[in-house]
Order: sequence, then C-alpha cells, then structure tokens
Amino acid sequence: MPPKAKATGRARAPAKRKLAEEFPPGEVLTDTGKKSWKLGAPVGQGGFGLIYLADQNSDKPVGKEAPYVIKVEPSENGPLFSELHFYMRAAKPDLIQTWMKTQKVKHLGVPRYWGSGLHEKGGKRYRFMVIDRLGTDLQKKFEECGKRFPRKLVLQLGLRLLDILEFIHEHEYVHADVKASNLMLSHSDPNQVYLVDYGLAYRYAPDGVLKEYKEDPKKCHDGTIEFTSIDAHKGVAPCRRGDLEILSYCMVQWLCGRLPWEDKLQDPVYVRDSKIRWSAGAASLGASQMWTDLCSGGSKQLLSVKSLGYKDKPRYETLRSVLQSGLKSLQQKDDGQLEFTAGGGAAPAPAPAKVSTCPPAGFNAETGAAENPARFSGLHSGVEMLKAGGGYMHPQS
Ligand SMILES: Nc1ncnc2c1ncn2[C@@H]1O[C@H](COP(=O)(O)OP(=O)(O)OP(=O)(O)O)[C@@H](O)[C@H]1O
Repeated sequence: MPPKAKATGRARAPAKRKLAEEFPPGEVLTDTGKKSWKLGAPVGQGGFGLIYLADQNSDKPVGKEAPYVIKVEPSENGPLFSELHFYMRAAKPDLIQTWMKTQKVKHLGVPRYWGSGLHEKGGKRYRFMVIDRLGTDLQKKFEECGKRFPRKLVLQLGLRLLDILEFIHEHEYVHADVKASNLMLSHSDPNQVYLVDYGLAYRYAPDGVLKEYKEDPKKCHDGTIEFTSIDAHKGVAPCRRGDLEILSYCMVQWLCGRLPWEDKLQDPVYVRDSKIRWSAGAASLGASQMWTDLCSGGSKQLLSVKSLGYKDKPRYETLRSVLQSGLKSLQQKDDGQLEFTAGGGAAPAPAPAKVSTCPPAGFNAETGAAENPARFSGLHSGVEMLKAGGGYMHPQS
C-alpha cells in the first residue's frame, strides 16, 4: 500500500518503515537465479535503506564506475516488495528491448531489472533488487538551473516521459509519483533520462482488467502533495490519466519555477481545490491561444482531444505530436540533446511580445489561474496536457 502524501520532492518515507543496516563493501548477495553480486559503496538513501553500487561477483572490489546498483531493505517492508513486482513484471531487459524495437524508440528510460533475492545477516532477513546504475537526479539539475528549465528541455522531457509512461501503462502499471527527484540521468550518457522509484507504482489493470472508480476517504492525497493527481486527492486508485496529470504539473513547475498551490502544501484540501479551480480557470482563459506560444500548430489537434475518463487510454501519439509542434515553434528539433542551462530562457521565444519564461508569482487566488495569462504562456502546456491526457471528467466517467 502506498504511504500517505509525501510533503515535497525529496521527502522521506514514514518512520514506521524499518531502516536497513549498512553493509560493508564486499558483501556478496546471491539472487534467486543463483547469480552472485558484490556490493560497493552506498550511493543513495531511500526512506527504508540504502542503495549500493554493485557488480557481478568477482575477485575485484566494486569501483566507482560500477554498472549496477542494489537496493536493500528489511524483508518485511512493503514498498520495495511492490517496486520489485513492478520491475519483475515490466522491466526485464528483453521486454524493454523488444518494446524499443517494435515502437522504434532509441531510448526508453525504465531502469532494467537484473535480479533480486533475500539475504540473511545477523539473524535478519533483507530483500534486495539489482537494477541499472544511474547518475544525477533532475531535482539537483532543476536547482542548479535556478529552478527553471528551458522550454526546449521541458518539451523534450515531456516526450521522454510520454514514452516511459506509455510503456509502463501498456504493462499494466501506473507510476503515480513522477517528479524531478524521481528522474535520473544515465550514468554514462547525460542525454538519457530515466524514471525511478516504483514504490508507489500501482497495477491498475491486473491481467487487463481495469479497476473501478471508487473514492476512499481513508486513502486521500496519496503521492507527493504538489504533483499528485486529483483522483489521488480523492482517494481513488491511480490510473493512466493521473500519471499524465502529474506530468503536466511537473512541466508547469519546470517552466515556471513553481506551482500555484506551493504556498500551502501542508493543507492537502487547499492543494486539491486549487488544482480543480486552476484547471477550470485556466481552461477558460483561451488556453489554446496561449498553448500556441509553446506548441504552435499543436493546439488544433489538442482541442480535438476529449478529456479522458478514469479508465480511458491516453492518446500518447497525439500528445507527442503536440510537444513536437511546440519544439517546431521554437525552431528546435527533438535532437536528443538535453541541455540544462540556467535561467530557462535559452530557447528563443516564438512571439517576442511575450516573455520566454514565467515569473514566479501572479496567480489569481480565486480562480487559480495566471493573472497575466500571456506572461504565463508556458503554463498552458501543462494545462493542455491535463485536458488532452489527464482529463477532468471528475468524479467519474
Ligand atoms: N538506479 C540508481 N542509480 C544510482 N543511484 C540511485 C538509483 N536509484 C536510486 N538512487 C539513489 O538513491 C536515492 C533513493 O532512491 P529511491 O528514491 O529509489 O529510494 P526510496 O526509498 O524509494 O526513496 P523515497 O523513500 O525518498 O521515495 C535516490 O535519490 C538516488 O540518489
């Protein structure tokens, strides 16, 4: 079961989860396929335990360039168990490879799963999982860039995320916690981005059977509060439209530096209501015109896309073409280069009369919309993502 709402980007998991002890470098773990792995230094800490550099067992110590990491946690903890099931079902290397071939995608940012097992030490049992080793996370990059990403980069990240989400959705899962701190660059290629942390991933369609829409007051606001979907705020199990809605909030934050409800994240009801008001308010602001600033040519297509119902499959291809036309309007191409430049203004603005980046404040408290819509042009990429993919046919349909 997913933990309750995390406060923000780098929040830690609830204290009731047990923390794994630190293993010394050189500890050897054997997976269920009888393959042995050696641990190196820890490279990260989750809410429950540590993530170590790792390699296949050999005489050599595990160095800084290790190709794998191993996540270890006490065996009774739930989140790694859920995450492991996602990786075992959907992230086997040959499955990813086949998908990339059939879908003709050059890169798919889902870390590959290499093995898992149980390890005993000092009378305690630990669960572990071996996945690809990655590099820096995008939250760090976002901060280094002065909390604003260039528009070209936001559009490219949107494209990469659509590929990832389509893959995981087609394999019966939703992620439910997309955010910069859960996006990591490859260790070897700074132009490849990966979605990590499947601790909240939810199997929305086990064996192809979709879950029914059901609000549950006991499960309200799961996820990371500023980004979580309106469905999640209402205690409804995560679905595909929610992942796209969350992505759209991330894109808005990357473009504009902040979300309209960031001033009061400790109040989940306020955040939920702001999201509902904001989507409705922004939708009535002539969003298609503003979207044109970012995605000229895409707006028409986008307006023909109906809002998604709870069980609906998003039109990934339409969304991709919207983002592609946004790049075109910036006289840019999806060249596969992720350029993290500070200030967010690196890409030329298509309409010089309108600023290329969003100011940090100026949201109407009543409607949740931007007070000067023209200046907030970037916002509407997110809004249109919501309309096209996330959908606002709440509570149901
Ligand atoms: N594949 C990886 N390669 C390198 N470092 C990683 C990898 N996966 C995770 N890390 C590092 O470990 C940290 C924690 O990872 P992760 O978010 O998956 O753990 P978690 O327990 O789910 O965390 P949280 O409870 O905060 O959600 C990350 O912030 C990152 O620094």
